[in-house]
Amino acid sequence: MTINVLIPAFNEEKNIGRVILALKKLSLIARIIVIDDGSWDGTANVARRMGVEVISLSPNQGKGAALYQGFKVSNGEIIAFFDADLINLTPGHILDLLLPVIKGEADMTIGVFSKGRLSTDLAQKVAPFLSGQRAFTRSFLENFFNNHREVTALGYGVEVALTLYAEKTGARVVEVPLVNLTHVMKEEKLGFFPGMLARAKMYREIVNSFGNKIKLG
Ligand SMILES: O=c1ccn([C@@H]2O[C@H](COP(=O)(O)OP(=O)(O)O)[C@@H](O)[C@H]2O)c(=O)[nH]1
Ligand SMILES: O=C(O)[C@@H](COP(=O)(O)O)O[C@H]1O[C@H](CO)[C@@H](O)[C@H](O)[C@H]1O
Repeated sequence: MTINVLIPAFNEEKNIGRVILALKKLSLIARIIVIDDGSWDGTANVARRMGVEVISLSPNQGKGAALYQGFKVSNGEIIAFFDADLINLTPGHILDLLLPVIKGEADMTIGVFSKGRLSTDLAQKVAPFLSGQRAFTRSFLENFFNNHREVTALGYGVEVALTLYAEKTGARVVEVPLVNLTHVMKEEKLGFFPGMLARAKMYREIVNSFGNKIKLG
């Protein structure tokens, strides 16, 4: 069973190395594909130096489009998404997320931060459907992108769209707790006010995705 991992990344030079390092420890992952989404920092260089595949998009296209571009070049029977800014990612987390799909028990898994940092745990406890850590059967993801290409314009709305699509199609979804995992928050990456602005943009894209609900299925 071939497994590919997609990492969408926008200006993540300080973070992406940690994530790639954890993924590279698992030989069952055939390909690690970084989608450098128009970064102006050294994200692509860090990824290339670590020996993984890099697709460079220009200009920045948003998370949904980045994941779709990565999916197009992938060939895994199982595809997983990991954000580039995770903190404390271990091979154990990666296996936990993949196992229900490998065992044929899930079409999609959703990784939920647990017992990491209160602020990021809380967000995912309230809204696990936002999580960027996921694994899928290829056929689930193929049907999603092929039948609903419009989701690639939804930016951060892509996870909500995936969750709504799974609901509508009766796909098997398993939530997997990822203990001690957290990520760098927008305000930490960008500073308080730019971080808040980026968060507002993200919420707008998420709300748009809910507005798109009727078309999915
Ligand atoms: O236009 C964008 C915005 C974000 N990302 C990536 O998508 C993931 C999740 O984004 P972010 O960390 O900003 O979201 P948060 O987890 O803070 O909500 C990260 O790997 C980002 O680098 C991307 O590829 N393109
Ligand atoms: O968990 C959440 O509420 C948001 C925001 O996280 P932070 O408040 O920046 O820790 O992050 C997630 O949501 C985005 C939209 O679904 C995803 O693209 C991110 O991968 C995910 O971390």
